[in-house]
Amino acid sequence: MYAGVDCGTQSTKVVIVDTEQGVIGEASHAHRLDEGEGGRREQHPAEWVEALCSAFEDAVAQAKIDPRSIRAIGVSGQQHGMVALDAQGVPLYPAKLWCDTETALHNEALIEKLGGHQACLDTLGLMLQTGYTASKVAWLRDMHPDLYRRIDTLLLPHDYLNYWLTGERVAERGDASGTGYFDTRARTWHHGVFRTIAPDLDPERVLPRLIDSREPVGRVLPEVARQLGLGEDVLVASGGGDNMMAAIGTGNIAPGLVTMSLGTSGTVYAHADHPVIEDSGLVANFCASSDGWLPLVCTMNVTSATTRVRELFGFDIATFGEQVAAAPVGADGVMVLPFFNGERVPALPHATASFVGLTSRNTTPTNLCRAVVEGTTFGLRYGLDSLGPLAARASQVRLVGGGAKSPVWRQVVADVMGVEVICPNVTEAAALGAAIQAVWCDDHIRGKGRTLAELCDALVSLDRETLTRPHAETVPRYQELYRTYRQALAERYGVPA
Ligand SMILES: Nc1ncnc2c1ncn2[C@@H]1O[C@H](COP(=O)(O)OP(=O)(O)O)[C@@H](O)[C@H]1O
Ligand SMILES: O=C(CO)[C@@H](O)[C@H](O)COP(=O)(O)O
Repeated sequence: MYAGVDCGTQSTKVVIVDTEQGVIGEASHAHRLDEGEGGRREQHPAEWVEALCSAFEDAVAQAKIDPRSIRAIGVSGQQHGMVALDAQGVPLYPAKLWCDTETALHNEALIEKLGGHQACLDTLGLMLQTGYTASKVAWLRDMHPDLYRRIDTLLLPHDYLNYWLTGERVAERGDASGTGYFDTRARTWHHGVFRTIAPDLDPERVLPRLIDSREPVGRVLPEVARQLGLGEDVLVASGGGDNMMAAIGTGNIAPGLVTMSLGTSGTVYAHADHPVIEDSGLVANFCASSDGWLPLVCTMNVTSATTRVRELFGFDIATFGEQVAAAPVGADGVMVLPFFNGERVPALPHATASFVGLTSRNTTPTNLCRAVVEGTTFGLRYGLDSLGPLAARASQVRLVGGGAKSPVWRQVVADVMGVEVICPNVTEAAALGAAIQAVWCDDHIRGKGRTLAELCDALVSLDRETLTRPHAETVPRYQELYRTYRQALAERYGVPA
């Protein structure tokens, strides 16, 4: 038995995997998101630990297994969050998350210091975005110099959970590639860039040792094992960023497939066997948590935006879906540019959302619900287009994340992208990917030779019932609406149409 954990923005999920039967237990536990003025988005790492323990207990109960039969655990986590630990391993400040835009000015200053847009691409292989860890470190340096001076180790969310499990402070290349102080071509820390951000911190000490994605972090600590009811010597795999783990959990580990996630964020990515660095800088040249790279586009406003509108009208998820289905394609002329807390792609960290085309006739809850689903999906179409040839070759999109559970949203995605979409049987793809990586790591330690591709073939399957083909009559209508969306972006935010 193996366990996969995914610490997402809204909840932590756990799956229990039997290598013969697949997922036999699944549970999640919510955590709070601290939203403040100026784009602040923070969470306390202690809440992730609490959520992990609760979800783990529930998943084990659902699987009806003795937790002592679990051999290894893999942990996936929301990317980019800054967890700054002191020498005792205590977080000095709440984790500043991927969706925090409070550090936008620090990011702009950092890009300038590094020599501008092209210099960033040349040095790091990606363009620095506000959500990445780099500007968060610069922010702590300027806003809380007393805490900054006490930094002993800088971890990412999944590294922190690995640390809680094992006591080891290490990092894995896929997740580390999203820090902004990592050379994504050479797959290693960029000490020079780190010194630009934090001249008085020694990168050799503060940046954790890098391990490969098939290497273990260590073994679960005895006191943690007792708390979770585990046996002795349970292995902890390297884990990785949630998108890297969902790539594994959707079988996207070789070129030719596209995965799209409708989580708190929206992401769209493909596997590549070489770095993908394009001039606009919209595509993030992240490393995969297998061999290769995972060029990715992330939009910050997906279910975070739909939830905001849903809650405005007091609808539950089912009613919201009914409202979206009841409105016509194009929401009777209402369009939402859903940048409630700024946006990463297009790079508009200071933007606010706009509702466009409202009249006394079309301003209805039904239209507003549909428009926010369409607006967030247009954002992902923009991402898919930015991926270029990698995405253009794909004849199918593998859809994951909470929003993928909605049949009407799946149809909107198929129609807006003009390509068929399908969900995996296990929708918690990042947690499943982490569990698969745990099997891979355990096999490696035991000298068993199963490849990651063999494990994905055995454990990832697609849910044919979710197969959604684009409607021939709706695709051209959405192409037209997407052009209008791009025009609105150009007019309101100055983004090239
Ligand atoms: N059927 C649905 N339709 C629309 N949104 C949904 C549906 N089911 C779940 N969600 C939304 O998905 C989000 C959770 O997605 P998830 O991928 O687990 O997020 P994260 O990993 O960022 O925490 C929540 O905002 C939830 O409201
Ligand atoms: O910042 C990114 C990717 O670069 C986000 O995709 C985060 O990794 C958060 O993921 P979710 O909580 O939305 O799954």
